[in-house]
Amino acid sequence: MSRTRVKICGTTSAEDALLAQDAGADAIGLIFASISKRRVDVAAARRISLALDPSFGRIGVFLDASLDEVLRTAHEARLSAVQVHGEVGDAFLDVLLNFWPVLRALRPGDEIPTPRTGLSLLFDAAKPGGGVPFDWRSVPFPAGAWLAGGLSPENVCEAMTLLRPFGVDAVSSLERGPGRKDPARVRAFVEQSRRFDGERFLSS
Ligand SMILES: O=C(O)c1ccccc1NCC(=O)[C@H](O)[C@H](O)COP(=O)(O)O
Repeated sequence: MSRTRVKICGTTSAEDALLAQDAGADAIGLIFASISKRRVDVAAARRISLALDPSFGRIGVFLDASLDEVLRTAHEARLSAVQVHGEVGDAFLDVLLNFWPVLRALRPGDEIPTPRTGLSLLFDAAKPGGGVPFDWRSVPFPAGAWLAGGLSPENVCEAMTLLRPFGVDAVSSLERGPGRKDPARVRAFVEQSRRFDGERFLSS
């Protein structure tokens, strides 16, 4: 089993993006949802993307956005993949997958889309970015899916033991203010996630 991927979401500055990269994460999330207190505009997202190593993931996060908005933003902000929340139908996913790898965000109880090449699932709490975990035992958790929702340095090991996600993703627990990362907590989250070797936890 390969090591669990780590995404640091809600990054709003190049400084915080480089912090995530240097801490050993695999990707940042750049949030374009208008309701978010961590929203970035396209110009800022592009500057952040271009400051990073080419191999480091830049995942754009969208909530109920139109296909046109997702496609245009992903190109202009130099994203490597897109994460879609909200009402997203099969036809929407089919078109999007012609252009970008897609993380489809699901709430507990949502219908699971048909598997497709380039499509990954991310299980999140009902309120994205809310910092509150859902009941991890309440969902059938498919192999290869990502986990988000209230994850923190304190609980990520427990979540990984239970669900064995392909990747983990957090934002609220890693901030010292909206859209501003707490460096020590970002490093601690990556460190705790890396303790899992696929079978068991290595001592800290
Ligand atoms: O974080 C937000 O503000 C947000 C707003 C609207 C749509 C998505 C949003 N975040 C998406 C993420 O991928 C978060 O990392 C995920 O929901 C977990 O957040 P948290 O529970 O705060 O760790």
